[in-house]
Amino acid sequence: MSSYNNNTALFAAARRVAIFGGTHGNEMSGVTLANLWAKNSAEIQRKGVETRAFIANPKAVEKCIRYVDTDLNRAFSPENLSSLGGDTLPYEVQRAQEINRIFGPKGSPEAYDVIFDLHNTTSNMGSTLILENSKDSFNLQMMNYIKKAIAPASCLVLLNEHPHLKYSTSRSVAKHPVGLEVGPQPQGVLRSNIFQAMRVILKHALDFIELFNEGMEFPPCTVEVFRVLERIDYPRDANGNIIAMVHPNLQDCDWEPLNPGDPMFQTFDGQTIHYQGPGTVYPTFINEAAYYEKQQAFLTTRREALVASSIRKA
Ligand SMILES: CC(=O)N[C@@H](CC(=O)O)C(=O)O
Ligand SMILES: [Zn+2]
Repeated sequence: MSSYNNNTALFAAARRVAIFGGTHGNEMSGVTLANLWAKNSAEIQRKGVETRAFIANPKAVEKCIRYVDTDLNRAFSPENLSSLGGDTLPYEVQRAQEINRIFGPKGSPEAYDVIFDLHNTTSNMGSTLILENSKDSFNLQMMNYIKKAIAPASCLVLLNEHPHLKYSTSRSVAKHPVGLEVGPQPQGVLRSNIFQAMRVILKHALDFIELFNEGMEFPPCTVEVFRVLERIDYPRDANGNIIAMVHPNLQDCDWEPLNPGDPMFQTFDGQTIHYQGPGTVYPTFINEAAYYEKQQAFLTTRREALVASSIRKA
């Protein structure tokens, strides 16, 4: 990337694109779409782009579980990607190395241009695109394009560039990593509305890449994002056992403002635990099934408007 006219960012054409499904083996919309498109890729091909659909964790897909040994979507750290040990390593670490060889190496000029990583959540989040970098104007412009293309349906953007809460995702191997999280959908279940919402977003995302590669210039824009602030755990006793549930007033209210003093948890004997933070936050991933093991009841976020410079192909 370099500069033009002080403010137009130039990016190389995005010629190599991948769509990952089954980074988590029990998130069925992504698994199903990736399998479908691996068999017949006509729907995901665009002029001037090669798009490859790929099942990221086939062993977990086969068993319909999130992972076999360790969470693949946390496994792309420099330590894991460079660790020796071959087939003595946890399955997902071996798989991360393999994915890094095929689609990376992470951080190198040979890496894929864009990876879309398809996920489903048990939370009532609707369609959510996940970014890891607030400075990537290519991705921000893509978000702006998708939001406009699917209106009046909505699609929110979650920005995870938190110094401690950010994790090393499968998609992070690409130059422009894009997560797509759609819910609510139970683990191991396929819901037609969720499947369809995911499919439509991918269509617009690929259209954007085609237009970009054809030389279209995208003018500066602002994109509303929800920036990850804090992880909130369930209340627990001294032995680490959960002693309260997400409060009924908060359950299913992803992206709605949570104010200091609002109900947050309900104990088993009916007592309310209130949110005590300093100001209004926007909770998301509320009561996500996969996050019980991560000691996370929900994430708090803050609304921000990010500015994307104009972009065009170098
Ligand atoms: C429910 C779920 O798996 N969510 C994803 C979010 C992401 O892709 O960043 C994860 O925790 O890896
Ligand atoms: Zn997932």
